[in-house]
Amino acid sequence: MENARSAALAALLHVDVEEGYSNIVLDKTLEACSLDQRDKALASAIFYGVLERRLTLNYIIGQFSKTPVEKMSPQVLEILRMGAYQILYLEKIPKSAAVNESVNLAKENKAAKASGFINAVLRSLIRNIDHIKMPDPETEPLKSLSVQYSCPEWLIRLWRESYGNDCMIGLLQSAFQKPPIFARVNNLSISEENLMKRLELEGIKAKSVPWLENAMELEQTGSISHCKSFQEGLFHIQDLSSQLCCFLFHPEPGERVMDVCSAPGGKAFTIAENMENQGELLAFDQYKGKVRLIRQGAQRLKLTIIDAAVRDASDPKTELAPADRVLCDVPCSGLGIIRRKPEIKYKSESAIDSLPDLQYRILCKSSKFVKDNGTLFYSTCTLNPKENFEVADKFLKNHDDFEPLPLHLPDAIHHAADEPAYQLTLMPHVHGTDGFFIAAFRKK
Ligand SMILES: C[S@@+](CC[C@H](N)C(=O)[O-])C[C@H]1O[C@@H](n2cnc3c(N)ncnc32)[C@H](O)[C@@H]1O
Repeated sequence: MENARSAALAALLHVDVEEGYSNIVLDKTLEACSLDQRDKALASAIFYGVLERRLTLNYIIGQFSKTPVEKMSPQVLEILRMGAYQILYLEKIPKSAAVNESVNLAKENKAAKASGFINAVLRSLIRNIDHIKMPDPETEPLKSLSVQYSCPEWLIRLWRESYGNDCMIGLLQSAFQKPPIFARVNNLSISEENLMKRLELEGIKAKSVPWLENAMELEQTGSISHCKSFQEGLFHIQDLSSQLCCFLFHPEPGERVMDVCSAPGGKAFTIAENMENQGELLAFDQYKGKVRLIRQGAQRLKLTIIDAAVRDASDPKTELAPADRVLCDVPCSGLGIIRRKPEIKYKSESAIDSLPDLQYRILCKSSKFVKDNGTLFYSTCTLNPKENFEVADKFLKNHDDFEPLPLHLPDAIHHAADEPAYQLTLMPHVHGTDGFFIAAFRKK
């Protein structure tokens, strides 16, 4: 790939056709091509912009094309979306350049036959740019929001019914915000203050998070994995929601702890650090390749108490001695991390239907491994009551050997949803974290 737009197109097609995770796909695509920093930044801006605005762009392209977008090939449609995105949202790119580059892209990418069509649609969009029609918010309120925020109607309805109108708008808007990057300081190897100095020498600005020890926000990071202090195991990247979850989990040195859905290991690393690398931390995941990631991370961070292994938390075949604390950070629909992975919002409603049963099964099976007086945590990175409070609620109703464990929140964090003290829903537009859910239980 010789230029930014070819790289963006290749990555977009990969996400469309092979359903890859956007962050991983983009990193791999950019690593494989020899673009300078400026071109990488342009490829990334177009890639994420087009993903974030997919439904809006489709709606607008549909007004200037006789062929409906559903009938277009993935290549042609992505090239059109990229062209329209540059015309509508990237002011620094001259509109004529956006058209010419789109036509060239078609010629270079087995879509030469469609180059005339692409040219015509994009030129028509430019000619009519002040007359683009959007759905009427009065007569079609849901469709209007869906097109404005590029979000499927089912998800808008779900958020409005679950969290109220204002919160739904806040969530829709937050999906377009640049996600902050947080690091968790490996306090066993370096202090916050010294890490900050090291990062500064490596060209990374960091500021500490006043309400959470060993948490810092990073700016101007570039590629973290190439950074020397990262390679030396002085920190790992972890959103504040997960860091807060580990803080509330409150593991103590010397305890026996289980993290039953652990890969890639972010929470296990923070928990082991909070345990001062003393005790036992069993870190399980269903997939061998993912367990390898936990081991690699633990090795880099020099966290020797982590014992990573393959194990199906929904159907564990072997008995284990009970633990003081068990964390179920279950697989979920990921509706809380849309600003990091915009493709998540285009999942169909039915694609996430089976998750609550799996999540409930994991929670029930894992509860068997909690000592008397021990703690059980359930967490997700989604904003969907079916996967969150309904699972937690059902668990309590069906397990009278467990009781709700009220969460003692830092002063800076308050409940944004109407929920009991043993649950916490975090929202990007309220807390500045990823969308996240925690429920805590104590074995009687
Ligand atoms: C939300 S992620 C965990 C993130 C992790 N706790 C962290 O902080 O880095 C959920 C994990 O559960 C794993 N998983 C899915 N089904 C599972 C099962 N039945 N048993 C164990 N792990 C499972 C997935 O492979 C995925 O790595």
